[in-house]
Amino acid sequence: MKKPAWVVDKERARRAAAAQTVWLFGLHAVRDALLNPARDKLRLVVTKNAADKLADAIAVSGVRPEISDPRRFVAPLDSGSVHQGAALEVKPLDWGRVRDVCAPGGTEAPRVVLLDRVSDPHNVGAVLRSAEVFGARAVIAPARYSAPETGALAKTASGALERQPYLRVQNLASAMTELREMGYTLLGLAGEADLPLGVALDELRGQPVGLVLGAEGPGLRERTRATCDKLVKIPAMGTFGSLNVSNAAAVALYASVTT
Ligand SMILES: C[S@@+](CC[C@H](N)C(=O)[O-])C[C@H]1O[C@@H](n2cnc3c(N)ncnc32)[C@H](O)[C@@H]1O
Repeated sequence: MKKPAWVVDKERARRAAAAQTVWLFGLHAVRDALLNPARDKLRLVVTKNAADKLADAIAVSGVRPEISDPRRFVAPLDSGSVHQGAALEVKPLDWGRVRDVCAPGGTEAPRVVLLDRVSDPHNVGAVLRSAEVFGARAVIAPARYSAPETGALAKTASGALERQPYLRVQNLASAMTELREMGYTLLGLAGEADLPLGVALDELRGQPVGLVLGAEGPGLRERTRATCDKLVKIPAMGTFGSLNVSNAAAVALYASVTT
């Protein structure tokens, strides 16, 4: 059967987005990408010094490095990037579908982090790093209004971008519904909630949990709040109740794997 035009257009849009390339920079981010067999690597530009430091990873990757004069190095990057003499042009990773990546199974109680329009690449990179450290199945974010895979994000993730599934979905509420159908309880993190995170986690021992965090300024959107099972707070002792979103994610992930 012939596909309707909008399906074809969506597919074309998805293919076009997937064909876009990204410059990763910094020794950690470039090394881990070179070592990732799933990563499409297009161009490696390095100073002699960085090439020496990355020699093992370059050999494993089979990518031919272009040695650059350090003074001309900024050319392929945003001005001001702290590149440490290493830049790698890549295609974004495709981690697959929520249903496949997050399906419960095995012995551990899976954890997933959902970000509601978190747009700062440094925040998303830091969340990916914490998610990797605490063994989360995935970090899920809406494709629009959230940070895409960029060099700045990869640098903050410090290599975690290559290991931690980062799924950008068309619709966050649909992904939340899908997770709930798979048995996840969704805890919305909101500083003004009454229920402490630890109390909620106590009742969910051994069960799949999704931790839903809001954007830097506005927090959780109304629809996202309404799609959560419970709203929970990280109790604050000081006068300043609100944490940076990546710090809130790290605290919540730690609590969720130790409770
Ligand atoms: C910088 S905060 C957003 C502040 C925003 N004005 C608000 O009212 O939510 C970003 C996100 O971090 C999480 N967060 C920060 N502090 C928290 C706390 N004490 N308890 C629970 N979540 C917190 C929430 O998910 C929040 O949406």
